[in-house]
Amino acid sequence: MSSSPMTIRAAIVGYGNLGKSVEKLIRAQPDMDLVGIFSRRSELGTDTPVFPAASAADHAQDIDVLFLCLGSATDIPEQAPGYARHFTTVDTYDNHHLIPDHYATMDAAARQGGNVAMISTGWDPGLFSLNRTLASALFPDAQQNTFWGKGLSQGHSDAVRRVPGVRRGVQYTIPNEEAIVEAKAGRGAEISATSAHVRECYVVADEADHAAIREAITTMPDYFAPYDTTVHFISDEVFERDHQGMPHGGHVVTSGDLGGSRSSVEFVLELESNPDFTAASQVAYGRAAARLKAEGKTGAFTVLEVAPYLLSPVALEELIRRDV
Ligand SMILES: NC(=O)C1=CN([C@@H]2O[C@H](COP(=O)(O)OP(=O)(O)OC[C@H]3O[C@@H](n4cnc5c(N)ncnc54)[C@H](OP(=O)(O)O)[C@@H]3O)[C@@H](O)[C@H]2O)C=CC1
Ligand SMILES: N[C@@H](CCCC(=O)C(=O)O)C(=O)O
Repeated sequence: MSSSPMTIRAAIVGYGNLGKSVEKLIRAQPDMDLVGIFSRRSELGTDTPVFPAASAADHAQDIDVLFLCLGSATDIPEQAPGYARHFTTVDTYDNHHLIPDHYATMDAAARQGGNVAMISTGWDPGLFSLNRTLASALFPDAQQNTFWGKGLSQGHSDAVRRVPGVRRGVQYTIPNEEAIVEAKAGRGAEISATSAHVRECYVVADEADHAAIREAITTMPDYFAPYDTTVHFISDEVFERDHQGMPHGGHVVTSGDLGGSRSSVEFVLELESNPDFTAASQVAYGRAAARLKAEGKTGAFTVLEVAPYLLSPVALEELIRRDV
């Protein structure tokens, strides 16, 4: 099947780190026009048209795909199904434990509206998910480990900032380097995500709130409770000086026996900017979402269900000639 050329009318909801990167990258696509940004705030300091988030449904006829650049901790569970009833959406929802629930909720909402909901794009979930499935399918008994960092997790940072009293906050994910070496050598069977990473949070807050904030973060299900998590309280000046960059990256390491020989597969990301790379994945999957919708598909899709050629602005015939 050929990917039909179409100009995709795109819009963004939520203008934080991710939203700004998506705005920049939509502008760089040959087949996308940016219609506007929906926000809960009125002043965003951009020349893209800004509309109130509450009025989004009024613009549904003008938009082929809506990029949900909202936080995963609270925004996506509360707001994403509402958007999916009116728009074909693409999100980067990253609470792995709750993705099956999110899939079911978005599937029902998207079907109700006759739309496509592309969920949990980005890199993890997203491109790492794809590589976990692809690599593990190659081995009868795969040994697989995922490592993140060292880097700034936007999802965990968003979760920190949602804790009452937190004025500014970031979270760094730090992997155990010895565990990465062990996994690459095929000795990762005993290594779990929680044993192989620690989480360091840097927070600006009033001193009176410190104890409650530390307790709320370290006991937060999914994001922090299962991990060795440390919370550091710092001043605005130190936050401003030391915590502005957002690099990240990681590895998916898979190995196994293939009837007497051992092989290993590794997918590695080194990201100078987590939001820029996450946006790159989200925008490509947004293209796929718009194309699936144009083909008459409805309901929720994960990255596992999307044919790769749908991500590319290049025609399938050219991709077969160039890349296969
Ligand atoms: N799957 C993956 O690989 C990845 C997923 N992500 C996901 O992306 C999500 C969003 O991350 P990120 O963009 O860093 O989060 P931000 O905290 O920067 O933005 C989240 C929302 O907060 C609001 N906001 C942003 N800045 C301000 C401000 N100054 N004042 C008030 N409100 C503000 C915006 O909504 P509004 O404009 O309506 O105010 C925005 O949509 C994360 O929760 C994470 O789950 C991120 C990286 C990788
Ligand atoms: N979802 C992450 C990207 C994957 C890295 C990760 O999960 C982590 O650092 O814990 C993010 O929001 O930055």
